[in-house]
Amino acid sequence: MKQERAVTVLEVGGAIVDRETVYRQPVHIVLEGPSIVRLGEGAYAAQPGEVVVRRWRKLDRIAIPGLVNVHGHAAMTLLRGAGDDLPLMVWLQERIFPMEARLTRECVYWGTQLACWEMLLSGTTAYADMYMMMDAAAEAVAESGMRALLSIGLAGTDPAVQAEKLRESRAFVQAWHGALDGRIQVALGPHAPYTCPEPFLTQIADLAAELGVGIQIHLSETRGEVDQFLAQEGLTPIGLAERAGLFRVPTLAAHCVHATQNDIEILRAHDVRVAHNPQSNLKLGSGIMPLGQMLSRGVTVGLGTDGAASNNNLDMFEELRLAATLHKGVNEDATAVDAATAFALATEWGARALFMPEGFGTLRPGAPCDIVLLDAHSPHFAPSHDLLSDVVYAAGADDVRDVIVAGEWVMQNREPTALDTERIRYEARRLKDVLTGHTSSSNVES
Ligand SMILES: CSC[C@H]1O[C@@H](n2cnc3c(O)ncnc32)[C@H](O)[C@@H]1O
Ligand SMILES: [Zn+2]
Repeated sequence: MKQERAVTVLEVGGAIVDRETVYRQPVHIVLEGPSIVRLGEGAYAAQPGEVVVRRWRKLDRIAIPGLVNVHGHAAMTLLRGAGDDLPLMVWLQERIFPMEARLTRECVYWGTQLACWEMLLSGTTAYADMYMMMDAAAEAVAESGMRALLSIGLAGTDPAVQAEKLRESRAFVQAWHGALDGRIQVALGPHAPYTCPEPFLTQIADLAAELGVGIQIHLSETRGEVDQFLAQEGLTPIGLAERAGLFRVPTLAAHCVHATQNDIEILRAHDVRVAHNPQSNLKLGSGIMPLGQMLSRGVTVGLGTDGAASNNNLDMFEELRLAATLHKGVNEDATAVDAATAFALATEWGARALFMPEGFGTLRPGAPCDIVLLDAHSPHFAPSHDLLSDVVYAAGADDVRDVIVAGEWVMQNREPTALDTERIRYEARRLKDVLTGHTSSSNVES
């Protein structure tokens, strides 16, 4: 007897499947469980054995793959605007670290929920996060319905502190890696070579190899960092990370703004993924990453916002557009980072950067049903000469209406389905006082 298969049909007014395949006419997307099984132009016609159990008719929407934010510190939403117009090291040491010393578990929980709300509103379905008290972050993202690659940020020179951090990371991997049908992934998170001595980096790589997880780390973010390592070690931070054995395991390196030609070769040779964070790099005055050279040499690159305290938002539409325009300007070349490349950076290549299986970050058959629905009636799509161009160069977070992750609606008509947004806003305002050490809130906010 022929097996019946329960499917859901989503009908939309148009769709971007990946950087090469765009439908400007109505499209039907057939889902089975959390995955896309097929899609095509026009109305749905049942295939033998298919039983339609749900039908979502949304012809006033355009479907794109969920955006992937490959670098950030989610709970830093609570520190947004608390230290602007400063270079990285001054910003970290004089503003951020003193406030982070007051962080509590509830700060991380509510700060992460605030980040998830903001990311859903701007069409992000998956993100990477390196921070503290990450069990609270994991609970917060689990409730939101999003996907995340989570890491406890590791730093320290004291061997007892290092050993404790490794113990915590092991327990965190055991508790959360692969949880919720794979929605939550865990990597180890050495902060940077300037906060993790080389032997500690080697121990972290050993543990990652033993546990079968990847690593995320900040590398070569500023010229000062590179100069310091060249002077002290005769190696760039990327060269030192290689010598420490970090790249034996799948690694995601954030920034790489000052990567040399030799560094790019090291990254390529070890298949190190790179997180490009143009807005944060500009705001902190760090510089501009050589994206064109990375891509032409075959390095996998994704796009990230970095934390909300250095960006100062988590809007991947802004990042996408900035990546597409910034490199044209600095290279005086309008063909640099074309719309299709920028779109891939924010979707399919971002998913690769987060160690996700092939097909993630697309709407191709076999991909997970992580879909963002845009308002087809937005002025940004009228008229439409080129839908991919509209999404990259014209659309913005305001055009995002609905978000589906693994076949579940996590935002409908701009309302997250599982987040209590009023409570998040209240807690974020209340917790500002915990972080600043002040006791009273202004009436304007309450
Ligand atoms: C130890 S948890 C992560 C740690 O990283 C800090 N951080 C945030 N943004 C950046 C950045 O751009 N470069 C380096 N470090 C950064 C964050 O404040 C946490 O302390
Ligand atoms: Zn960062």
